[in-house]
Amino acid sequence: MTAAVRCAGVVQIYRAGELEVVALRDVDLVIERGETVALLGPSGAGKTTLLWMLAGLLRPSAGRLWLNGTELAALDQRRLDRLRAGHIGVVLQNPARNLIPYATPAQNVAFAQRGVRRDRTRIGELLERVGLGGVKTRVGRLSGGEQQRVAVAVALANRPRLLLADEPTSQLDAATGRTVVDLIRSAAAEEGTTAVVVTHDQAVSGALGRTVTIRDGRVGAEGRRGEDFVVVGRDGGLLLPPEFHELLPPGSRARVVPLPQGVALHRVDEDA
Ligand SMILES: Nc1ncnc2c1ncn2[C@@H]1O[C@H](COP(=O)(O)OP(=O)(O)OP(=O)(O)O)[C@@H](O)[C@H]1O
Repeated sequence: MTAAVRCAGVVQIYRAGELEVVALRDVDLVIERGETVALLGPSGAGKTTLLWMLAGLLRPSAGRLWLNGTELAALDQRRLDRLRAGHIGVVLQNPARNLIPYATPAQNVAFAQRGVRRDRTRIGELLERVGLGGVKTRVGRLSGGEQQRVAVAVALANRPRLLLADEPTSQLDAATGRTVVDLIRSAAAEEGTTAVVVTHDQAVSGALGRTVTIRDGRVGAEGRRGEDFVVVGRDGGLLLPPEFHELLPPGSRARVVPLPQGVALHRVDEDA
C-alpha cells in the first residue's frame, strides 16, 4: 500500500543574511495510512519545520517528499492548495492564527468545509467531542485552551487524510487533553486519518501508536509500545540516546562487534 507520508533525505536550510541554519538534515521517514505518530525532540530539533514541510507550507531545500504517493514538488500552487484544503488538516502552535476570531466555533468549522461538501452533522459531532457543543461565543472571546480545541475540530472538519498538529494540547488540562487525543485516535481508526502530532506531553505520546524523535535535525529514535529504538541514518550514523552519553561520551572511540542480529559497541579506552 502507498505510504501516507514518505520523506527521503529531506533537508531544510534556513538562510538569514549570511547565516545558515540547518534545521533538518537527511530525514528519512515512512508513515503508513492510519498511523498516529508523536513527533518528539528537544526545542530547536526541527519538529515544527518537518510539520510545515508535510503541510506543504515549506519546500525542502533538498530531498523528496510524498503524501499518499504524490510528490509535493510536482504540484503547482493551485493543486497544492487544493490538496491542502481537502486532505490536510493543520493545527498550528498558536491556534488563534488559523481561526476567525469574530465567528462562532461552528462557523469556524463550517468555513473549513467551504469548497468541499458541507456536513453539518460532522460540525456538531466534532464540537461535541471537544466539549464545545452548542457554544455560540465568538472564538476571539474563548480561552486559549478552548481555541485550541476549536482548532482541532477545524482541522478534522473534512475528514483529512493527514492531520498535522503542533502541540495541540499545550493549553489543556489532562482530562481535556485526553479528549483531544481520543478524537485524533478515533479519526485514525474510523476514517484512516494519519496523524502526526508534535508534543512534549508524555500522556499524548504514550497514547499514540508510534513515536519519532527528532534530534539535531534527524530522526534519532523511534518507539513503539513504550520501547525506543535508535534509527540508522542513510550515512550509517546513529544518534546515541543521551542516557548512554556517560558510557560512550561524545568523541569516544568504540569497537564495532558484529552479533548475529546486529552489532555491539564496545568503548576502547586510550590505553587499550
Ligand atoms: N524562519 C526561520 N529562520 C531561521 N531559522 C529558523 C527559522 N525557523 C526555525 N529556525 C531554526 O531551525 C531550527 C529548528 O526549528 P524548529 O522550530 O523546527 O524546532 P522545533 O523542534 O519545532 O523547536 P520547538 O520545540 O522549540 O518548537 C532551530 O534552530 C530554529 O532556530
